[in-house]
Amino acid sequence: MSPEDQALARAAVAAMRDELRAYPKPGLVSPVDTGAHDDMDFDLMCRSADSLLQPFAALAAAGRAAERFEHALMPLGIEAERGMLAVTGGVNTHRGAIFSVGLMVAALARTQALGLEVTPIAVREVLQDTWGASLQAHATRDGATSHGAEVRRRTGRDGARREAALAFPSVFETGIPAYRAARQAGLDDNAASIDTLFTLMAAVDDTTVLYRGGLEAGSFVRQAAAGFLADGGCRGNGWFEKAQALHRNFVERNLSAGGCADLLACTLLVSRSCGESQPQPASARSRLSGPR
Ligand SMILES: CC(C)(COP(=O)(O)OP(=O)(O)OC[C@H]1O[C@@H](n2cnc3c(N)ncnc32)[C@H](O)[C@@H]1O)[C@@H](O)C(=O)NCCC(=O)NCCS
Ligand SMILES: Nc1ncnc2c1ncn2[C@@H]1O[C@H](COP(=O)(O)OP(=O)(O)OP(=O)(O)O)[C@@H](O)[C@H]1O
Repeated sequence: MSPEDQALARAAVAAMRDELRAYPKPGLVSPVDTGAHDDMDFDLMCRSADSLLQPFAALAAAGRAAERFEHALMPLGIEAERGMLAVTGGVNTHRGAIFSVGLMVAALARTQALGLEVTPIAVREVLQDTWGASLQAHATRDGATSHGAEVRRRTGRDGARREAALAFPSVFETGIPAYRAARQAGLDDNAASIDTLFTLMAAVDDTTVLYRGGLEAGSFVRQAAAGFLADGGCRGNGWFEKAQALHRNFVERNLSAGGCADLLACTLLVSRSCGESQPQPASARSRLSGPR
């Protein structure tokens, strides 16, 4: 594995750790609490993210060489899942993230290998051109026992595999523009990440929500997120307290949008790899961020 592969793997784990650190995220695990999850906490999720360093480097190498999805990327993803489950004692801390962030790592590596300028448009086109057909086939494969497959049978809604088959519209058309706009408005990294998470939650059919609470929970999450954004999102006065109140509400309802958290990590990884997130001056940080 090349130093470039290792650098991409480090960037991917850093993006996942930044997603984990962001607060307040409705119902999700953070350094402050475990949200609507009783089987995992921040430390376990950090160990889980760190276990992905080597697997992500292997995925970068495979992506760089444009190896095939079924014969290389998917077995590496399954191997990464196995390692993650060994670290967590069988808890699904990062199955969705391994899939979505893993594919971003492969696409970023391939974009570099082709000598293209690394932009969101280029990364998405490379993903589509290199693995689009295989990802479409993966989306229609019968996932017999998975939560996603059960949700599809019960509600007709699709999750991570459909998102990948469409080359991640939620990342490229929703997450990245939202994160870019938030940073340009002067929000610090935490506030911009939370704003982006709410933007994703308002738009995405998240199978972790649908699995726990069905279509009614799906509508509740989307409406709650849209309401927060209509109120100014993280640019509005008192945003931190409002997001915290929603966090408590989600915990009471036992809901959390784990898929949107994965898509936020993908957004952070691609945005930073494309040089889109420069640190803000301290004055802007203290003005726009809520208490941590
Ligand atoms: C993609 C996998 C994880 C899908 O499992 P499943 O059918 O249960 O799909 P499901 O939609 O429920 O998603 C599982 C996870 O994805 C995330 N998720 C949920 N909804 C969404 C969504 N709309 N968009 C993106 N991610 C989502 C959540 O974290 C969830 O826990 C699995 O089928 C798989 O292919 N694993 C092998 C690993 C692999 O191939 N990796 C590719 C190389 S990187
Ligand atoms: N900060 C986070 N907190 C919780 N989940 C997250 C976080 N970041 C990412 N996730 C994603 O959420 C998924 C776990 O969600 P969840 O626990 O709801 O799913 P599950 O284990 O499949 O179902 P359930 O817990 O309802 O039985 C993981 O695959 C992971 O990728």
